[in-house]
Amino acid sequence: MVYARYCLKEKKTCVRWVERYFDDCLCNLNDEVSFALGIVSLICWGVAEIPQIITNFRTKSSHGVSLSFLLAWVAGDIFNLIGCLLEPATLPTQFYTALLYTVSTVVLVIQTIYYDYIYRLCTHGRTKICQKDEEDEEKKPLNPPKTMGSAISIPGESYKASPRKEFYYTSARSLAGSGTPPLRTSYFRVAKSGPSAMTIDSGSSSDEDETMSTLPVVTAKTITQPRPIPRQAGFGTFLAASVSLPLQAKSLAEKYAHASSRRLLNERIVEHSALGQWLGWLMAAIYMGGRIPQIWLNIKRGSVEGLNPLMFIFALVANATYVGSILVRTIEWDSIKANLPWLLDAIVCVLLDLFVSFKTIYTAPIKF
Ligand SMILES: NC(=[NH2+])NCCC[C@H](N)C(=O)O
Repeated sequence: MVYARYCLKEKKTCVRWVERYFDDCLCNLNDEVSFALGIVSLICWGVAEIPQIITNFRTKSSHGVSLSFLLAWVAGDIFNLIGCLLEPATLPTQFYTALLYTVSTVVLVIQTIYYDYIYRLCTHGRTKICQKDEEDEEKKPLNPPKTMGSAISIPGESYKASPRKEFYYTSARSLAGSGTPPLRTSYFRVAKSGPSAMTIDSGSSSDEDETMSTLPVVTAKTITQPRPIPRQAGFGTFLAASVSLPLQAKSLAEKYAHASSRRLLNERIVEHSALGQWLGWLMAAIYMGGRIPQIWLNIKRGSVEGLNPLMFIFALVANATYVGSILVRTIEWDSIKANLPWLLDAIVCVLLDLFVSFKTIYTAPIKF
């Protein structure tokens, strides 16, 4: 094993648990300090987004944090993960840190979308509709009686023979058609309901009755033209990709173990990956640019209310220790060069976070 040889050269044996669980070899003080810094970075990233998640939960809103900033994080995270897998000069703690913050950011993104779109719509004038639709959906028999269909008639109005001329509250399905997701309905369902709703209108009058007994009442006015795929479908796809990411973690980790088996970092004979480097630079550009929407949002609102400063403080410490973990391990140009995108990104983010944190602390007291 490469590391064993390296450790033999250093007249030391590797730290077993580190070798076993992190696939890393610590044979001198530099290695140990580098690993410790990497672990501090990992822990800081592990907790960094929790304060913001709690703030959002408490305020039932995510207005303080920019969704574009979070989406940029997730996009950067994907390139980061693949870049770490491909570039042998990156440390194992870099990969595990990337895995950890990808998961926590996906949670924060889901929460942000929920409070920004679903929760807000349902609490602003549509609460009753959402709740009623929800209840109705749950109570509705699979094959409802012909007379009632699945629409919700206005209370007090008697049901007439011609259901099409009746007035109804907007049903959950037509809400989906209008691009407004009903409460606790996933974006996947919204996206799915679009095409199926389009087909309803095409039926002839003879089979309409049949259709009406099993499907919600959809008048020609509600859906006449094929509609473009709703914007939420894009979110659905994005979420599907994001959520499936942790599921692939095992195979990624296996691939990582494979990649690091050819890692000769400690012996300074490193086979660099051009693709890994490209992905690293792409990641750095996305991460650095990703701060702009957040800073812009703060400036536009003239306040940082709703934004938990602890997130940026933890990110700051995490980025600083991340840089430390790389530099303490080795300052040989070959290794620094290969790690340049990761180093540059973390340094620039430290500077940007100093700006955001100081502004946040200056304008608002820390609330947890
Ligand atoms: N999802 C995340 N938290 N990703 C970490 C991003 C790391 C990057 N250096 C930054 O601070 O922007």
